[in-house]
Amino acid sequence: NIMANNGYQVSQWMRNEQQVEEINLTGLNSRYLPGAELHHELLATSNLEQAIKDSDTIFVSIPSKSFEQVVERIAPLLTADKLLISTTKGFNPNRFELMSDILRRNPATQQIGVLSGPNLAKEIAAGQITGSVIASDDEKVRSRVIELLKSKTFRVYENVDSTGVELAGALKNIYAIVCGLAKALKVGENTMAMIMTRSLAEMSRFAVHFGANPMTFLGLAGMGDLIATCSSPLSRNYRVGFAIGSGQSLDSAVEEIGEVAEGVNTLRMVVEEASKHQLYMPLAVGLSRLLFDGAKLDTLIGSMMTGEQKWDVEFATEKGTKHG
Ligand SMILES: NC(=O)c1ccc[n+]([C@@H]2O[C@H](COP(=O)([O-])OP(=O)(O)OC[C@H]3O[C@@H](n4cnc5c(N)ncnc54)[C@H](O)[C@@H]3O)[C@@H](O)[C@H]2O)c1
Ligand SMILES: O=P(O)(O)OC[C@H](O)CO
Repeated sequence: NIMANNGYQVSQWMRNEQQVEEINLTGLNSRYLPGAELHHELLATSNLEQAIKDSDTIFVSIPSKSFEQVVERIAPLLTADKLLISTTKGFNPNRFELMSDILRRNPATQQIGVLSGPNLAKEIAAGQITGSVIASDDEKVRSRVIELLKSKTFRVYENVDSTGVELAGALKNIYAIVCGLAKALKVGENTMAMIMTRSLAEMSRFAVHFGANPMTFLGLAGMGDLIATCSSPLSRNYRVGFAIGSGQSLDSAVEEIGEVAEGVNTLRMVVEEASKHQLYMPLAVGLSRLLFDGAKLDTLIGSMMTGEQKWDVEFATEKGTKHG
């Protein structure tokens, strides 16, 4: 919608014919963005071939569990001049890899970027001032995305640390669940601040191990998105945590939200990888025990008080990822 407002011809591919019709006839997407008026140059279509053929820049915004399947469908339609941008914040549930790894497997184009940041969709649609980060090692990709998306209310910053930006966007969903849980338990602000800061340390420790720049975590895609998602009931991940903290089961919380909460799959993948690589992640491991192994709620937040880690910001120093 921002791109259409900027005067670009935009095709939005979707499977549901009724939704295509609704958007094209009324300018509304009542299922996902009720109340937001869409620009008339935004053309919804169920014809994937046409949407790809007509576009020089393709934003892939599909939940992570279907991302690979959709990219396999578009791969034969791609050409070397097309840019591919992921806005998805999660891991492939089939194997430990990021969305940009899936994009890179296409044989036609390696002009790839990742867009991430504190970007709650409903706030963007409502015109709230918002910042985001385009990460790519390709300058052409970064400048094209900035040109397409910059507006009076949407500002795009650049980063070359694609791994860090993408990992930050995926990992923070785990900690949004933890924060939703903590909020439901009515913890104080000291506790919330401690949870969020230790979350940032934990995310960074994991990401630095996989090649990210720790400084990325001080930016919009790191700290920025962590603050937004850990504080807002607009976040589906936060809402999952809040519902569980209020006594609901994981399944009923996810079902009630009816939209993707990426943090649940991300948690499974990350805890498994952290164990393989001996990375110390007490909050993620505690949440995993709570959600998947029936552990008690109070042990999760309490785990911060008994952990072996004693350094404040060890992930960004020469102490590296060593335990305290
Ligand atoms: N909503 C936000 O505020 C927001 C902001 C930034 C990033 N993201 C990320 O974007 C990704 C998608 O989230 P969302 O908010 O759009 O989720 P959503 O649950 O609101 O919507 C998902 C959409 O994808 C469609 N879809 C699912 N599987 C598909 C398939 N195989 N083929 C075609 N379409 C399919 C669904 O029909 C639905 O329209 C997630 O990784 C999320 O973390 C979301
Ligand atoms: O609704 P969530 O929890 O998927 O969060 C949406 C965005 O990632 C916020 O930046």
